[in-house]
Parts: sequence; structure tokens; C-alpha cells
Amino acid sequence: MIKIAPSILAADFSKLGEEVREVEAAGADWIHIDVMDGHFVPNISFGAVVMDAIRPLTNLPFDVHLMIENADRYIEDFAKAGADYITVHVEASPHLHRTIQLIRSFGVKPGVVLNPHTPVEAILPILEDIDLVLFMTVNPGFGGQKFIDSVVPKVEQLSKIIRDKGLSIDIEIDGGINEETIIPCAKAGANVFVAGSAIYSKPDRAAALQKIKKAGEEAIS
Ligand SMILES: O=C(CO)[C@H](O)[C@H](O)COP(=O)(O)O
Ligand SMILES: [Fe+2]
Repeated sequence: MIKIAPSILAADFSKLGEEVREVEAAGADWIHIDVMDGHFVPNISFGAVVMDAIRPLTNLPFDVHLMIENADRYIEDFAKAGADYITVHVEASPHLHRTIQLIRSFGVKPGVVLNPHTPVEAILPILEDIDLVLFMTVNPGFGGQKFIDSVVPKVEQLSKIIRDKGLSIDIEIDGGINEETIIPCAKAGANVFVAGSAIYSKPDRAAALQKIKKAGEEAIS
């Protein structure tokens, strides 16, 4: 099954509630929440207070992508604001195993994120402790960037490892996803796809979302 997680980073912040409701009605599976601190990435987005404000508006899972340093300090805030998944960057997590345990201690599903250049080997020791791996297919920090296709072999590599080990881990792709770039990623074994500008920049969000989802489903059928 292909899941689509619209990124509200690309939404109109002046009417964020409506923007969330619109993609839910359009068939979104998760809501992707990009948290940026201006340190780990060269941009600042929003924090747990904003997420808390939109939490009552939808029952869809909140997929919180932390692009921040010192994630441990903020995990409780995001858990209390209603996160279903919290993903942390391997590159920003010197005590990754501890961070994963901390996320789980709040009843939230933990995941790890790999930047485009970070090898899959970096997460092999903690694979059995997580529910989700997120592959960045752009350099994190901004929406609307071009998909980096050299990440696709890493997705294939991890899918095989997960299959061989008999694990149940979602593989998510984030950055530059549209109805074309979803195809190689779905074929490589990914099942959750973030899409920001490819949905929110279109006048008909429902049509855009469904087109991306259909392309992913056809790729694996
Ligand atoms: O994590 C992110 C950027 O760091 C965003 O989730 C990602 O860029 C989605 O936006 P788009 O689909 O427009 O590329
Ligand atoms: Fe993201």
C-alpha cells in the first residue's frame, strides 16, 4: 500500500487549519510536519505550539520530521502535541539509540532520517528498534527542491535488508516527490511518500495527490 504524507511546509500558513482539512479530504494518509531550527538546517519553520493548534482538526497520523539539534530536549513537547511518528536525523543524533528509546517512552513511533549522502550502514545497529526510515531525496531545509535520484539504490539496499531480516519497517521518501519521481522509489520498496510543493502548489490538491498515489500504486502493481 502506498501512503501519501502532504508536507504542510508548503501550505499557506495564514490558513493552516483549512490546508490540513483540505488534504485530508483529498485522501492524505499522514500529515508530514517539518520542524527546522536554523542550526541543523539553514531555515526555521515552526514548533510544537503550531502542531498542537492543528492537532484537533484531523485524526490523520502526524509524522514529525525533526531537522533540529538537541532533539532530545523537544521530544516530550512534540509527543504531548500529538505526534504519532517522530523521526530524527542520524547526522544530528550523537546518542541515536537513547533518542529512539526516549521517543518510544512517550508512546510515539520512532524513526530515523538519512541525508542523501549518509549510507544505510549508519542505521543497521538500530534497525530492530525503529518503525520508520525516512530517506531524504533533497538536502533538508527547504521545500520545492529537485529530487536526487542517487538515493534510490540506498532504498533498494535497505528494502532487501528489511525483507531478509523479516522486519516490519515503513520506508518513507522526502523531497521532490511528484507523479514521476515516486515511480523509482516505489519500485525500490518505499511505501510512504512526502509531497509538499507537488500538492500544495496545485489549484486542485485532490487531483494532484491522487495522481501521485496512483503513479506509486501502478509502479508496484
Ligand atoms: O523535509 C523537507 C525539507 O527539508 C520537506 O518535507 C520536503 O522538502 C517536502 O517538500 P517538497 O515535496 O516540496 O520537496
Ligand atoms: Fe520533511
